[in-house]
Amino acid sequence: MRKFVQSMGLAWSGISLALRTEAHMRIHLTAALIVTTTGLLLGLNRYEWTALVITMALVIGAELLNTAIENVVDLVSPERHPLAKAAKDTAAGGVLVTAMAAVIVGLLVFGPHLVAIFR
Ligand SMILES: Nc1ncnc2c1ncn2[C@@H]1O[C@H](COP(=O)(O)OP(=O)(O)OP(=O)(O)O)[C@@H](O)[C@H]1O
Repeated sequence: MRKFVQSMGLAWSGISLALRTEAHMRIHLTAALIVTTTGLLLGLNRYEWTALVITMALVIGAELLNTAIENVVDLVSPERHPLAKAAKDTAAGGVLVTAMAAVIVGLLVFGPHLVAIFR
């Protein structure tokens, strides 16, 4: 149990480090806070929340993995290398895919609520 708590602490310190050092992480977190606040104001149902929570976790999780890959690449290949470029660009592509999916999920969830409000 102590080991589990210790591992959780290290994982949280990784998230906190990424938040302090990665501008993109702060952008994703801000977007998640805006989405959560808007969802609370609109009174979303449990299915809509499920879609949003999974999507936000995917984007933030992908950004954390992207940051981890960037750090490892910088550690093992401080000099320019085509494989270092491939690794970083592919990892960034992973984040882009989740971000595009998040935009689509956001439109599907919030679209009907906003149409109903402004009609
Ligand atoms: N060692 C390297 N060898 C070859 N290309 C690299 C290398 N490091 C970075 N690059 C290229 O430069 C781009 C930008 O790299 P950088 O390390 O600045 O990360 P980033 O994508 O700007 O991430 P962040 O803004 O989160 O730090 C990479 O996507 C890659 O195309």
